[in-house]
Parts: sequence; structure tokens; C-alpha cells
Amino acid sequence: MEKSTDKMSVRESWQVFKFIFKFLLPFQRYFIWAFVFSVITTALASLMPFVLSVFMDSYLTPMKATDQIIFYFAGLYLLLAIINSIAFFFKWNYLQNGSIFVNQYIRKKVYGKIHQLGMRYFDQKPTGWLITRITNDTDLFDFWQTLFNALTSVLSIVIAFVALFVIDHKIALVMLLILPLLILAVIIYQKVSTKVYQAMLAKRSELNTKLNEYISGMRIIQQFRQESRLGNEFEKTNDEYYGYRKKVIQINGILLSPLVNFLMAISIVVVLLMYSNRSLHAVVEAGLIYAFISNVQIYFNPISGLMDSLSNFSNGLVASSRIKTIMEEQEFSPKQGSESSVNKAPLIEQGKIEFRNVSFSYDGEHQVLKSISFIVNPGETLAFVGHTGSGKSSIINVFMHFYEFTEGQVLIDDQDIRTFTKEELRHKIGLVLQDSFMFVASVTDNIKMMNSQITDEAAKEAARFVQADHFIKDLENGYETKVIEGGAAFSAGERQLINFARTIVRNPKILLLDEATANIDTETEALIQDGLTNMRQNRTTMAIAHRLSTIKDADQILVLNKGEIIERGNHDELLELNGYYADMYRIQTLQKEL
Ligand SMILES: Nc1ncnc2c1ncn2[C@@H]1O[C@H](COP(=O)(O)OP(=O)(O)OP(=O)(O)O)[C@@H](O)[C@H]1O
Repeated sequence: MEKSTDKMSVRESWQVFKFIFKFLLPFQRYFIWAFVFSVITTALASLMPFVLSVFMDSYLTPMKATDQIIFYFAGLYLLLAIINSIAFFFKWNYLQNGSIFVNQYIRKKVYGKIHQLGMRYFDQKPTGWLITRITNDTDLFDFWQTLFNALTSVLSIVIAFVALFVIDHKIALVMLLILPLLILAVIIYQKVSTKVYQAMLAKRSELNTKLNEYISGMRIIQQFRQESRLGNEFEKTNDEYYGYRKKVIQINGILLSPLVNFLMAISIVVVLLMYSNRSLHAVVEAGLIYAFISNVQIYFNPISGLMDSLSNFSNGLVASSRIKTIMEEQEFSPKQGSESSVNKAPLIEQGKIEFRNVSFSYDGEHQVLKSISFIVNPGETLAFVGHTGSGKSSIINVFMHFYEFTEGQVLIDDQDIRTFTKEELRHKIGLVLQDSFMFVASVTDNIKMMNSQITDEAAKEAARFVQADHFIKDLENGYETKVIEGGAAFSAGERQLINFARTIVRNPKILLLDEATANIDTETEALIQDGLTNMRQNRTTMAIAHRLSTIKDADQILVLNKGEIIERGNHDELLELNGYYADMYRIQTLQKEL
């Protein structure tokens, strides 16, 4: 569940603040410089009305303003204005750059962390949710600006108050009495706005998640004519989102500037009344009133700005708490031989595979693999067959060590799988999934997977080896044809062939195949079978088979049912056993004949 600031305790908020503030430290010099320039601009903003008031009261009103004096004051005022503008430019520049760099740094760290997490984590989190976390939540630009503005606002109020005090300490003290009212206004605004603002953000996140789901599931949506149902759902969420947006606008319209402006107007009236009262007994200088009122404005202005950006602060704090949760996530991908022990870590040389009494569960409750044991000798082929959900893919998931398992042992070349480095496992084990993902790049780059150590010639050689060469050559631009997102322009069989080439170009010692179940035309099917036969030469292979005809020549076939091995042997032995496998084989042969 998303946490909002009103649900976060003060202690929690402080923890989150300390956590996120650490990311700012490497860039603190930007913020320190921004602050220095901020002090200069604030001091100048308070000083400039003074210069004018001296000019008005000492020269203009008593009619002593000579050309030289006018020139002198105009020059001084202009000089202060130029210095102010330059200081403002530097303040702005340092602040913007600092904020951008911190954001970039946080995003890099979160992205890096996501890569360390295990499949279990991704099973639980919708893709849209994760994308929102990495893109929106790491965008703390407004948060840093608000934090900085809060600091400079306090500075501005203090400087303006000192100026007011210097001009007239009695009236300045009256202004001090208004301060609690201002603080009260800020608190009321914060209370009312935060709730609505958080609700609006939660809706936006929901909208993103939905959108991502719709776009990635478009094929199914169209196939099952779900457009109007999902369209209505989307419209409802979108309407709710805009409803909250409207509320935010209304609250801001009523409470934001009008409230502070109203308090400021009252203060100015009080100031004028006090000066009027005083003018009954003594001369009151107009310039002084001008300087005073200018500083009253400087005293009030930061407050409405601060209130306006308060939502940024609470929003940033919520986003930071989500970043904190991701950064502290302990659902890591299973541990492999560490980088430091690379020299000692074993290498996969023979490709012998052994499972010893392996049991596994995704959620810690339901056992999907129960005491699985088998050995595949180097160069042999082992096939898994069984009903859907029987655990075939889970064996591959455990073998690839995508998930941690707690019971039993998985060995490669008689060494525990955990002792190999991740690089060695990924390099020496070639995994061919049913539907292969294609990246937006040329066909060659899709085979090389952007690995510059693999030459174009090697990629072509691999394509020839797996029989993918024929169809690639027939493409408009051959190997240089651009693949569109997800490889949607290729048939399932063609994607499979490219995937074969991608796997084989790395020359793995072990092959894991998840046979495609998609409808593939007979011609491509024949190419795939030839490709597979070539790939399996001199490699240990574990294959998930849906069509039993493709694994007749496997050295061993394991029949799985509800996570257990119920039959094992080669094709002839299993037929002779006349059990589950023999039944499945007969049904499939019959279907083919029909
Ligand atoms: N990521 C996951 N999280 C939780 N449970 C899962 C996950 N993946 C699979 N399962 C469950 O584990 C069991 C075995 O699934 P598995 O995918 O290994 O079966 P399979 O034999 O490969 O099926 P298919 O032939 O349909 O691919 C099923 O009950 C499935 O619901």
C-alpha cells in the first residue's frame, strides 16, 4: 500500500528525510553556493527600498534633489539592482543544477538496486508500479526546491524583520504579533491540501499502472473484445483523478494566496493607521512608510510561496519513503560466488547437471517442486513433460537460480550451483524461452545482444548454424533490418530462430529449452527442429517438451505431475511402462492423425 504523509509518524518522516538527505550530500556545494547568493539577493531586496526612502525623505520632499544627487541615487539603485540580478542568476543556476544532479544520482541508485532484486520481488510488483517509482518518485526536483525555499524564506523573514525593526521598532513588534496568525494559516492549508493532494497522486499512480497493463495486454484485449469494458474502467479512474485535481485547484484558489494576501493587507492597514496616528503629533516621512511597507511585503511574500510548495514537500517525502522501501528491499536475487572470489570460483567445463532432492516453493507455502532428483551427464538430453502447472518451468527457474530454494542441492559438474559466479552461469547456460524478447535494434544486434565482443560474422555464422539464415536473408534489409518493439513484425517461429542464434553465438555448455507451443507453420517447424538438433550437439540439454514427437530421441524423459516425478526413462522404456507418458503419446499421435 502507498503511504501518505498523514499516515507517517513524525519519527518516520524524520527517518525518511534523513535517508533522502544523504543523497544530497555529494552535491552540497551547489546548495551552499545557492544559499550564499540567496543571502545576497534577500539582503539587497530589503536594502533597496531603504535607498529610495533616504532619497525621498532627505532630498525629494525637502526639494534638495540636485542633478548630481539624482544621478548618484539612480546609479546606486541601478548598481544594487544589477548585483541583485547577477546574484539571483547564480542562486537559480546552482539550485537548479544541484537539484537535477541529486535526482539523476537517486535514479541511478534506484535503477541499480532494481537489478539486484530477485524474481520474487518482480512477481509481487506490477510493472507500472515499478516504472512510476523509478520515473516519478525519483523526480524530487520540486522537493529540493521547496526545501531550499523554506530555508531562504526563513532567512527572508528574518532579514525583513530586522529591516522593519531598524526603521521602526514599535511597529515592527506589531508585525511580530501577526507571525503566529501566518503560521496558523500555513498549518490549516497544509492539513486541508495534503489529504487531497495525496489522493490525487495515488490516482495518478493507479492510472499509470492501468495504462501499462492495457498497452502490454493489447493483443488479449482486442482478441476478447475488452476495449469498451477497459475503456470505461480507464475513464472512471481518469475522471476520479481529474476530480481530485479540481479539488486541489479549488483549495489553492481559496486558501493559498488570498489568505496570506488578506493578512498582509490587514498588516498594511495597521501600519498606515499607526503612522496616521503618529502624524497627528509629528511629521511622518513618506519614504520611511514606503520602505516599511516594502519590507512588510518581503516579510509576507515567502509565506504564500512556501504554502504553495508545501504539497511538494509532503509529496516528496512520500516519494522518498517509497524510494527508501525499494533501497532497503532485501528480496535480492539469489547469491552467487562473489566477485572477490572470481579466481577461486569453479568453471562449467563438462556440463554435468544434478538435482538432489530439490523442493521449492514460490511463496513459502505451496510446494511446486517436491524432492526432485536426477542426473544429466555431459552431452546428454533430458526432457520434462507433464500437464500445465506440473512444475516444468519451475525446474528451469531453480536451475537458473532466478529463485532461491531451501531444500536439496543443485550441482553443475559436481559443484554447488551457488559457488559459480553469476557471469559463469549466464555465460555457460543458454536459455531459450518460448517467446523471446526482441529489442529495438537490427537483427544482427539482436543476435549479438549489443555485445561488442561478438563480431557480425559470428552472429551470421550462428544464424546459419540454427537455420535462421534463410528467413533473415529474405528480409528487406537482411541482417540490418530494424526490429520494432518486442519483435512484433516477426512470427513466433522466426523470433524463436533468432533466439536460437542469440543463444548459440555465446557457445554455452548447457542448453535449456522451453519448446514453443505457438502455432508454427510446418516449414518453420522443420527449420526449428533442424536448428535444435544442431544446437544440441556436444551440449548438455534440458528441454521442456509439449509435443512428445520432438523428444523421442532424448536420453532421459521425466514425467512431472503436481511437482513430483512420476515416471522416468527413455521414450521406448516409458511406452513399455504403459503409464502416463504412454497415454499422452497415444493421444498426441491420434490428434496428429486426425
Ligand atoms: N512466479 C510464480 N509465483 C507463484 N507461483 C508460481 C509462479 N510461477 C509458477 N507458479 C506456480 O507454480 C506451479 C508450477 O508452475 P510451472 O510454471 O512450473 O508449471 P509448468 O509445468 O511449466 O506449466 P506450463 O506448461 O503451463 O508452462 C503452478 O501451480 C504455478 O501456478
